[in-house]
Amino acid sequence: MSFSRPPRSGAPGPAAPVHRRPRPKPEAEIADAVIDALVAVESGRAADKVLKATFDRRKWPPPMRSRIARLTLGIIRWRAQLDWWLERAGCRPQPMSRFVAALALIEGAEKGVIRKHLPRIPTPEAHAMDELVGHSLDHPDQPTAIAANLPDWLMPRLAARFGKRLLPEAQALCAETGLDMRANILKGSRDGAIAALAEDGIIAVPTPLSPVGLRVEGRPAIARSRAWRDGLVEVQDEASQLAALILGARPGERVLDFCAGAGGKTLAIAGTMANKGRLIATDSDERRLEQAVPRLRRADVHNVARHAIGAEGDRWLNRQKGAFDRVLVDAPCTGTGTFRRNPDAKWRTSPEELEHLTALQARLLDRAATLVRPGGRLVYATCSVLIEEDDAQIEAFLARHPDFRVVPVAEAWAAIGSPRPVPVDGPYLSLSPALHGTDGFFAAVLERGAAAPPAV
Ligand SMILES: C[S@@+](CC[C@H](N)C(=O)[O-])C[C@H]1O[C@@H](n2cnc3c(N)ncnc32)[C@H](O)[C@@H]1O
Repeated sequence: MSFSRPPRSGAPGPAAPVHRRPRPKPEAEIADAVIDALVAVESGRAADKVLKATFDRRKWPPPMRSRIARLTLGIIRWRAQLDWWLERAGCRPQPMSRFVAALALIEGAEKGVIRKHLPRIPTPEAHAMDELVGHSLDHPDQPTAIAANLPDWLMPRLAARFGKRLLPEAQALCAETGLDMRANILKGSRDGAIAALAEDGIIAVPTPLSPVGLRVEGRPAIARSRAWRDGLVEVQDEASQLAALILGARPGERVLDFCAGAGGKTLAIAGTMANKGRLIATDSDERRLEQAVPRLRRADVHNVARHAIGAEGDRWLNRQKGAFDRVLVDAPCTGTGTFRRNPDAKWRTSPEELEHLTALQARLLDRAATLVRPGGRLVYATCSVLIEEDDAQIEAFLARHPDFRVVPVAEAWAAIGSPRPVPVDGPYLSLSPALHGTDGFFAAVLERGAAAPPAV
């Protein structure tokens, strides 16, 4: 016997029975979401944007959401090793077969678990599953570029930077990582930020090198915490914090953040200036500069003016010659130091892009040099570990600008107020994930010679 509501007056008679398709199991929904996301990333879209769109389309329960993100990013992160295993099993690497390989090799899933995710698994993937279950990602026959999950063309360049440490460094560049934040000293202390985060169940610990850094495990929803909404914290890797702090901007100075983007380092610099003095944030991308506005407001920063500049020339800039005590050039780069956070970027960068970027970096440095007052400082930073974008760029700059000298990082380090001694040996702040637990990062501090006294 069935109980149905009587039809309302004027309504048509009993509705025909609705045959709803049974809702797919959560495992199958995860498989669909991950495979769709991988297809979108393969078509050239950025992984973080693809995942955001996936999560905007549907409110997944948090554990499903985090598994979709981890699997999608994991497959991109360890793609070279997954493909190596698939090819060995005679299966063409593509989103579905990579998904199967990831369940087996990354998650250690048994066949029954894989079949729950893919109830109608096609024959080639089923064969690959049979071959791969019980193995793990690493295998002694894998060439270095495969074991490191990096494109071939990058390997000699990374070898030039890391020498004997190539494999551990390359693997650390591609590993999963937690999340760093910076406490906003304009609004409180680092301890206060840790306590505020704890109210929302987010356990943060101080970072070792940055005096204002916080580190959390995993990827908690920081933007939902009171600490973030009230501007007590900003998401920023420890290495980026150090690059902003080593500029040594002081209250009352005139400071330029030349490639300010959405203002990550501008915010950190404003903190060291205690909101006093003039901090100008410029970028050729007006839209990115615009994204700094809510961040500046949330952080209670009052001393920043924004200025979008033409890609190569700008009349406003031409009037600023020698006008700044300090200039930061956080240059556009390959981002090889941030592959931990943006694993899809490593498959997109190319030797042609590197060539284009090194030329742009040199032009930006030359431009920025004219804006520093005699005796003032210029900090050049990249989130790259490639010598072409880092040390070699500075050496070429010094050859073109003999009026600048390198301030050894050991001397500039005091500006940071770090509880630790300078963590590098050379003249530059050259950080790596394996040695320092930060993103791969480079910063050089340069000082313009004081003007010659007037001839008498
Ligand atoms: C590494 S990002 C900056 C990140 C930013 N400083 C932060 O901490 O969030 C490099 C920036 O350089 C900008 N850029 C690229 N070409 C430029 C140019 N010719 N002049 C000024 N900025 C440029 C890009 O738009 C990008 O925002």
